[in-house]
Amino acid sequence: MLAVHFGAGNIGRGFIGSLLSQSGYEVMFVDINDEVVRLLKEKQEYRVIIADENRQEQLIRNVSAVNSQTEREKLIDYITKAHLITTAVGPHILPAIATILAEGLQKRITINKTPLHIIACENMIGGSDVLKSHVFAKISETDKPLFETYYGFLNCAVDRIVPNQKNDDPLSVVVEPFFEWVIEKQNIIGDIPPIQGAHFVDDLKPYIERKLFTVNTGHAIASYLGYYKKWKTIQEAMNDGEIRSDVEKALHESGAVLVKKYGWNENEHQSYIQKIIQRFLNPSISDEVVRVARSPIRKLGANDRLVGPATQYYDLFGQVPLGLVKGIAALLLFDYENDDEAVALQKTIQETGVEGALYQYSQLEKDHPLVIAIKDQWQHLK
Ligand SMILES: NC(=O)c1ccc[n+]([C@@H]2O[C@H](COP(=O)([O-])OP(=O)(O)OC[C@H]3O[C@@H](n4cnc5c(N)ncnc54)[C@H](O)[C@@H]3O)[C@@H](O)[C@H]2O)c1
Ligand SMILES: O=P(O)(O)OC[C@@H](O)[C@@H](O)[C@H](O)[C@H](O)CO
Repeated sequence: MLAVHFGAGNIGRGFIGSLLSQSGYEVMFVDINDEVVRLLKEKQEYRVIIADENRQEQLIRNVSAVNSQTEREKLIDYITKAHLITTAVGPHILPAIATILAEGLQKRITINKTPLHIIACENMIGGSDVLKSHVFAKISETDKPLFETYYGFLNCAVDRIVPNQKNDDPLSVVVEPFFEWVIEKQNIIGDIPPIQGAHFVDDLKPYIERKLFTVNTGHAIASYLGYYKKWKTIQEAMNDGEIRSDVEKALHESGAVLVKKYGWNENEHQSYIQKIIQRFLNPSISDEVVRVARSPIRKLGANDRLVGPATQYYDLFGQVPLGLVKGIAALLLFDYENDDEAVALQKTIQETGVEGALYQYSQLEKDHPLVIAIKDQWQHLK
């Protein structure tokens, strides 16, 4: 069985590629990083190191790689033969990979009429739907029904903290012990080959919202407040009592939304929150705040980890969630110059104010009570 996986980065090697290899797939990574591609081709294996007191190592075998910029024909050939396609490139890269993916899928339909599943493993709601829409924008009207017949785009939620790597061996990846991969069954065509450790569900919405609005909400708030207070890592930020209590406050707010929407048991959700906080505090991992804070414009999105739960909280309870508001205000102060989105965001704020930025990136009207509260908090922190 062949799996073609786009993105041989942290989560690609540290999670998706390793689970697929352990499930018996030959994993063909696709990347544009020449060095990683070269090393994967040469070594055909790499190590995953579990970040806990035992530092157990897993050898991930039966892997190789292809460069999507310089080896297009080879990649198209792999797509025609693949039994599964996955991605972990980042939401902003999905449009870029859609072109070659569409080309490969078009060729495949002429020579291989077996169903194929495509799973975008990105931190976003409906990632595979988004990838599908980019792919469908590249194909003819006549191909669309064929694509619907043979290609199942499955939404999923992926959870494992994989920090930026600083290892002597450039292919090895240090990962936290915890992982969760939840895949929606809805668009499965026929059967899907087993994936060890993945969990298939009928309706992904509660799972992706629970993950994005807890793990990623808490993470984002720790990172933006951590950056504001000049902490370098998430662990340092979470050991700052004030930040930890701000994170907990925001997670109680997003948790109140989830418990109300999905009728969950409140105590169980509180223990989920506490487990997440312990994961952030893992002393065996060093996770830089600027990694977790990356792409602040994406993270300001109306349905993303901060504004998503904040607007839902306001709509459900008629009150402004002050923990989430503080996190959003701290995001608006994230001026890290090596992050293009942080630079663009600061420019937008200079030109159009906080209200302009929240209108442009979060679709919040200028007189929305959340905007007024975020601006107050931003001025207070500034
Ligand atoms: N790291 C984590 O803890 C984590 C956990 C869950 C989900 N995710 C999600 O996984 C995705 C990837 O995150 P990451 O942390 O692994 O990032 P990363 O930067 O480590 O990896 C991304 C990889 O994609 C490659 N890439 C960029 N453009 C490409 C292109 N056009 N074609 C092929 N490859 C390309 C990059 O070279 C890089 O190797 C994101 O959506 C992220 O939100 C990350
Ligand atoms: O990947 P992002 O930029 O959406 O978010 C940064 C982190 O919160 C994220 O990568 C987490 O480590 C991950 O989602 C844990 O499962």
